[in-house]
Amino acid sequence: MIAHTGDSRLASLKGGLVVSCQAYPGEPMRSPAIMAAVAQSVVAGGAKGVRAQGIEDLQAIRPLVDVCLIGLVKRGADGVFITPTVADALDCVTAGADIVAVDGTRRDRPDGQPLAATVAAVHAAGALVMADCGSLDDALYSVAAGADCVGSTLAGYTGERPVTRGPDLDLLTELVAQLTVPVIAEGRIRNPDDALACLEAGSYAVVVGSAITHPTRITQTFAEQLTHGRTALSDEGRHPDRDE
Ligand SMILES: CC(=O)N[C@H](C=O)[C@@H](O)[C@H](O)[C@H](O)COP(=O)(O)O
Repeated sequence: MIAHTGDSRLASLKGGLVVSCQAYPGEPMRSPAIMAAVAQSVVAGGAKGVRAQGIEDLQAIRPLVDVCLIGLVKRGADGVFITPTVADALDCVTAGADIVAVDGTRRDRPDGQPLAATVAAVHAAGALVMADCGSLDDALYSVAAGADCVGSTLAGYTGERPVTRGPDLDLLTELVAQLTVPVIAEGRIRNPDDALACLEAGSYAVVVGSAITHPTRITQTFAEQLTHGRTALSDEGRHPDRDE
């Protein structure tokens, strides 16, 4: 399985910020038109890439931004839920994703296919694969399956790594040391200092979600600090999709 690490779409992300534009089920901003406006806004602010969830959101965003689009489909919030099947991955390509983000863990997938089958299908359709991993072993498995880059997206969410306050810099350092494909930092990056620390740890690019595009979460950090003072653990290991 050959990874396409020299691809210009991946190269366009090097050293840059990717912004994840997602609203969760039942939230007021859960609308393709709203997510498309958010995506345009983050590109205007300097994002080199946009990460988005859902076929309708991808279809709405694709014509409006000319940066690299990382697409995914979420099915639930437990087990293998990030682009879990080959069919989901191909739908993301059809909707305009340059890179498809898929679950890169060693867990069984709902369609019974190995990760390599998804990678092969996405490559055949002309797109790249970002494997969302929860550990070094996941990342090694994903690279062997042909993933073009790996993300620390699931670190802290699969039981293999602690839920760090801020990004899992130890894992990022380990991934950078062990892998030859680009390592993309993602998960619990709270501010520009965190983002820079990820690049300094050797990450190829940095994906930030909630801290930029989730107003409820951002507001909570302000409100909790005002209520409880500076010692409040307002942003420790929480995720808007499962911890509200
Ligand atoms: C674990 C999971 O479901 N992560 C999802 C992956 O697409 C998103 O809900 C996150 O917002 C994204 O990874 C960015 O992370 P953060 O919002 O912490 O900056």
